[in-house]
Amino acid sequence: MKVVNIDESAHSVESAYSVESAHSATSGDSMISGDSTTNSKNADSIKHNAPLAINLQSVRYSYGTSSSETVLDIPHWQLAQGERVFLHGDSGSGKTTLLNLLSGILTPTQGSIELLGQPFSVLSARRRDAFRARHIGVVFQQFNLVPYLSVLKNIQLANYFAAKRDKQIEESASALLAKLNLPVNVMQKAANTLSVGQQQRVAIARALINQPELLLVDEPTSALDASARDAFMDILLNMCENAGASLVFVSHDMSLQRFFSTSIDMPSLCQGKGNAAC
Ligand SMILES: Nc1ncnc2c1ncn2[C@@H]1O[C@H](COP(=O)(O)OP(=O)(O)OP(=O)(O)O)[C@@H](O)[C@H]1O
Repeated sequence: MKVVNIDESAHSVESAYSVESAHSATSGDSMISGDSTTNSKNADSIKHNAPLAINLQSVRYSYGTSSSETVLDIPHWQLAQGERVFLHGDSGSGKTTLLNLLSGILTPTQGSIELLGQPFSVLSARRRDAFRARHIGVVFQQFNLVPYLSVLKNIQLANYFAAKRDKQIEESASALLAKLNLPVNVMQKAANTLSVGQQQRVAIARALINQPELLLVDEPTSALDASARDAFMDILLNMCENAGASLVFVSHDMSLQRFFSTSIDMPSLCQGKGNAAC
């Protein structure tokens, strides 16, 4: 069996994360119409000057060079630290594009993004990557686990990139996996030998290992049955609450809206000018 050294493989894997993540911006096939309800809790927190996890101002994004190809046009959006929001919208309305902007995989064509009170979208690609690794946990639709690495090494890599170097990483990973109802013996198994539901939970553990202040998740429950999905939601929300982490949870599954006190649909976030998807 080939033993992969974290330091040797880190650079190529970091690149793979970025490439795969950018690719995920093009994917998705949900078909649910957005039934928009933006309740006032979010606005109330902002009003009382809570520190901000997310602050978007005049953000536009086009995949092409022409403004007629604008897919996102968000005049402003703020999320208070510790807030958890359910973000939904039709297929193609720009949810994944928005998550890719918030995780720094894409940068706005216009406008600014501040995260955790710091300018984010103006940072160099390298600094954005470093900021993401230290402060943001991301769960992509396709999980982006490194298939041939063990579960433990996948989680260790996230810790490596964050330069936090948890000396008790094995114990921390094992505790997280236990909370996510994964048996401890999965730690040494290659990621591609796990069921899809198990991979989803490993992706969550990897996103949480560095105790991020902001967690971005894209359709994380799509592979789970109803009871596993509800249990997963309880665990995820409890973990965020205990850590005081902000959460942007993207899904087209409207049955999950009940887990959140704040819900936003893409059309209400965007002003829908020109050919913008939202
Ligand atoms: N790499 C890309 N190049 C060009 N256009 C893209 C690319 N990725 C996405 N788009 C377009 O941007 C728009 C928003 O796509 P996005 O994937 O963000 O939507 P979504 O709301 O996440 O969709 P779904 O719910 O189907 O995942 C769509 O019109 C899509 O065709």
